[in-house]
Amino acid sequence: MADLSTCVLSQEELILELFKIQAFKFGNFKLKSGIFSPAYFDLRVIVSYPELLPSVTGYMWKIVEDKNVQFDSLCGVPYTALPLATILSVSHKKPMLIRRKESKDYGTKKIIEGHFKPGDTCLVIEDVVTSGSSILETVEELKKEGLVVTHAVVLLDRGQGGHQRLKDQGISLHHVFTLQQVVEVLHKYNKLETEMVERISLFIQKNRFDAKEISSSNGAGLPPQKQPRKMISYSERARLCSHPVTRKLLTLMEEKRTNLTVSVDLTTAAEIISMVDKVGPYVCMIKTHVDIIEDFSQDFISKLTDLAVKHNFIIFEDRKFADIGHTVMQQYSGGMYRIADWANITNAHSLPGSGVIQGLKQIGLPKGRGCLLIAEMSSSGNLCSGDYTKETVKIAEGNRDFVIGFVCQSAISDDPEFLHITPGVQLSSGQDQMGQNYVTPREVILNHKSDIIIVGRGIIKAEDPVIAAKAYMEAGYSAYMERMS
Ligand SMILES: O=c1ccn([C@@H]2O[C@H](COP(=O)(O)O)[C@@H](O)[C@H]2O)c(=O)[nH]1
Repeated sequence: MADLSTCVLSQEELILELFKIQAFKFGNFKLKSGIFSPAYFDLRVIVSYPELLPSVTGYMWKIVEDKNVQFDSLCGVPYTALPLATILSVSHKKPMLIRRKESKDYGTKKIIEGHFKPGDTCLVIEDVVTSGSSILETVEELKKEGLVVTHAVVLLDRGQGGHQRLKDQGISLHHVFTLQQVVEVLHKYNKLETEMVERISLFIQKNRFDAKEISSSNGAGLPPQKQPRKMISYSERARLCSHPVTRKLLTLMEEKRTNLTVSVDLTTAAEIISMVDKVGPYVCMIKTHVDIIEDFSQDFISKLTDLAVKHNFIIFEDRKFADIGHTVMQQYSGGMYRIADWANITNAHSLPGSGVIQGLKQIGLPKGRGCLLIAEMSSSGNLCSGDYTKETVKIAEGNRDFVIGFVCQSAISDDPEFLHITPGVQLSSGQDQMGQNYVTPREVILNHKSDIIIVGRGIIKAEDPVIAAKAYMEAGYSAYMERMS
């Protein structure tokens, strides 16, 4: 039998092994608090790797010894820490207590199982700490039984304020690793790119849990940004996002101080190019409907893409794909428009199910393109609402590598990586003769918490489109500034 009381691997080796078994995951993960994190630690898999357990528990015990922590019994926070607590108990001959998550509705109905006396001291064992809420839940139950808890040992402290919060409750938290240390080791051994290291460091900085804020909330705890996407600036979100188009778009929005997209719904190439050159300085995106252009040509595309460089904007072809995966692949890559070759962003209805995204992704992903899902519409009587919208968000969440956000009427996801882009915008609210509904830029950005306004006729049919574009740009961006203040 392996010696369970010693560390078999060095700390760096243990981090690399935990990475190998996918206990450390990098991408975009929803935490218990509801916020999204670029890093996630999932130690549940450890039970399948008995050869790693002695190192994990060995380092936890080393801390107990180094800090000279004295206790009568130990208790793991259910469930992941239970095997860790069991190994520590057996190898160091310390009695263990088990905290049930729910009491049984028969027998003794106990929450804390095991033998103890009121006044006994108990050491709490946990796998990972973010806000400290899970440890505090266990401590509360132990205290109800008269046990005294002043120390907790954790394998990974995410460094987001849990340490201070526990300290405020009289509990000293001792960790084996911090998330920052883990990230540095993985970077040193080329397992993590510099960009991800920066994203994680920024995330830790921006998402520290404030003890006072948590104690006045629901116990799960909320980070400083209670509404993550809505309250983070465009430039900060750019740094949090992994998709290159989202990063570029959010960065240029802050640089150009605009959240305006102009929908250039004109029907000749010359008219469109002339309009784009005029409004280009005031927009973050130009939206097209190429299938309404009478004289579409590759020359039009090269002029449009040149203007995108000249004025620094993103091109969004509002194609609204809505067919099976195989067909949309052909529609996106081929035909006379070859949309995937020049549009940074296109969009799709979620109506056909996730197959539409699978098809588009096969073409768009290798080209670094992004896709928006149409989750809501601005037209009266449209069917995109309720469960349809919720399912659309789920499809997006399952395809984060390609889906970068939504065409919608108001915020439908708190994930800072997802853009919310809203059409049906004019300087005064109202309706056109065919049921298109309009709301103001302020309403969209400030009240509906969207990111970007789409304006078509309000600008292209204005007497002076440049003056109109400036007015919309000013209205949209000042609403964003107001939201941030
Ligand atoms: O729900 C939706 C989705 C897309 N659109 C498109 O946006 C513009 C709006 O033009 P306006 O002239 O400002 O009404 C247009 O290209 C639509 O196809 C939308 O309006 N609503």
